[in-house]
Amino acid sequence: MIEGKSIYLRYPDGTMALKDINIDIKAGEMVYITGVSGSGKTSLLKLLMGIEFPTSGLLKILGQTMEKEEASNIRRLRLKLGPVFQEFRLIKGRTAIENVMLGMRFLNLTPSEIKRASHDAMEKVGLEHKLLTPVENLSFGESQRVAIARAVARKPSLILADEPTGNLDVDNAVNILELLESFKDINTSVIITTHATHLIKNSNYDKLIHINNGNIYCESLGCSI
Ligand SMILES: Nc1ncnc2c1ncn2[C@@H]1O[C@H](COP(=O)(O)OP(=O)(O)OP(=O)(O)O)[C@@H](O)[C@H]1O
Repeated sequence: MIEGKSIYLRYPDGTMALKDINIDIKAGEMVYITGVSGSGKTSLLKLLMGIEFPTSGLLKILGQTMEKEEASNIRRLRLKLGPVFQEFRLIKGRTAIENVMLGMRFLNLTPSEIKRASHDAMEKVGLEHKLLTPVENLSFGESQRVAIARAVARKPSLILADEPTGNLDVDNAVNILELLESFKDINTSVIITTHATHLIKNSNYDKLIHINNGNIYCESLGCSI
């Protein structure tokens, strides 16, 4: 599903955010990317979302080479991705269910299919009682769940969540991680970044990628976290 060889990412100001990254993530894997603040977790996720491109090296997602020249193909690939952004990116002035439905507007689905899938996703995240609530009236944790519903309603091949536990108390954070983990199946991989390694000690992940200063320095089940 994801194949990365010797990837470097340098931002325009010269910051070398990722160095010699090698990754191999298979369909259906549950993967955590950990590391302290500033280590490069979001940068790696941005590469996987097609928001940034490797400065050098090779990255392929579902067979698609991730490079600037492939922009139109990458736009099509994005329809198969379910991103959950750190800052949620919900549209204010719209209800929770409208936000989920808007996330599906570029998929080739009928309005009633979109409605059905959005309802199902809101039910899965436990928010069927907040469908018509404007998103600005939701709590932080509820907003987080709507952002997850929007990502999973699309039935993506890859769910990518950036620090989904940020600012949540421990109980809610563990609930969110368990919720995200529950979407893993044979066709869907789930990749989550977090600096809160204490929250994932009991998690059932397949891979743990630990980043330090832009380098992967530990990748496996045996990683000590
Ligand atoms: N757009 C940018 N331009 C220049 N440097 C950047 C940019 N975005 C991130 N960086 C730098 O790249 C490095 C990695 O940042 P990144 O956001 O990937 O870290 P992170 O591990 O996700 O951190 P956090 O846990 O705080 O979100 C940091 O030194 C950061 O300052």
